[in-house]
Amino acid sequence: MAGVFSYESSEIDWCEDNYKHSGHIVEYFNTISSFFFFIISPIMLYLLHPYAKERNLAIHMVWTMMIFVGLFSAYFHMTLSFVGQMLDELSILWVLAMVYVVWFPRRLFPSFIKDRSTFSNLVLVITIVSTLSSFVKPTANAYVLNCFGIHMVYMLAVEMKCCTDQKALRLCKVSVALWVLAVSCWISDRFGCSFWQSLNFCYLHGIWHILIVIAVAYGTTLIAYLDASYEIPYSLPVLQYWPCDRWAVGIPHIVLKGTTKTQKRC
Ligand SMILES: CCCCCCCC/C=C\CCCCCCCC(=O)N[C@@H](CO)[C@H](O)/C=C/CCCCCCCCCCCCC
Ligand SMILES: [Ca+2]
Ligand SMILES: [Zn+2]
Repeated sequence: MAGVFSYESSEIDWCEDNYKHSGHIVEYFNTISSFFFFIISPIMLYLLHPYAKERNLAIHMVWTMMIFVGLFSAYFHMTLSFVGQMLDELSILWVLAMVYVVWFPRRLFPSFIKDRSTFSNLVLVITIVSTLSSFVKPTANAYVLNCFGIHMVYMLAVEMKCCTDQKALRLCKVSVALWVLAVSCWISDRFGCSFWQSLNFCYLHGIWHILIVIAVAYGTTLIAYLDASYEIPYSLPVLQYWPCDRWAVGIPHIVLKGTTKTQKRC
């Protein structure tokens, strides 16, 4: 039993050299880069708060759970233990489930599902089954998770098909480009390690951590904006960039220009 906690008990070993910078941390840069989740998550909780307050506070679960993804990712790369691997992958699975529960568009529900609470129960059952199945062939988990990621990008493309809002279109292009870049780093680290070792550059998995957290920040803002436009249109959601809306780069967030539902009734 203790074996599953022991260093390097996972079947997975990323390209970065082990114990290069510390005798206690197996993959140093991969561990350090996981801390990006701790920087981005509180910022996203803060930026999404006005929208979450108006729509549903359960939305905050997504970025709260992302803090745990960062924590488990750091633990996994620090130890490369089997327990670390499972915590890392299962925390991602549950965040993905949460994203489906809070943001999956109502009009795209399968015809036999009438409301979001039935949809949430279905997602819960699928997530529990996937959690149990993840122990059957743990090396396959990461590929399955990436397939869920592809499905999310596909759903986003379906949602954006009729969109004419230039700011939303731009945010979509940047998010998808970041995601493609992130996944390319992940695949390249997995399958092209000998090439990167010959260049003495084995940091692609750490770069994936940084790019994917930014892609998810951009992607969740966009999906939240689309959700607000459909579900709480009276709040007049607008996309803006922080710190300056006119700059080409910045952190996107939603500003609600309208009155709240309660104020409207008064
Ligand atoms: C439509 C846009 C909605 C965006 C919602 C995205 C929800 C993402 C939920 C979790 C993503 C966290 C991924 C971080 C992983 C960090 C830990 C890690 O590196 N783990 C690896 C081992 O160290 C493991 O091998 C990785 C497995 C693959 C995870 C795949 C996650 C899919 C992410 C999908 C992101 C979509 C972004 C779309 C932007 C347009
Ligand atoms: Ca390694
Ligand atoms: Zn990782």
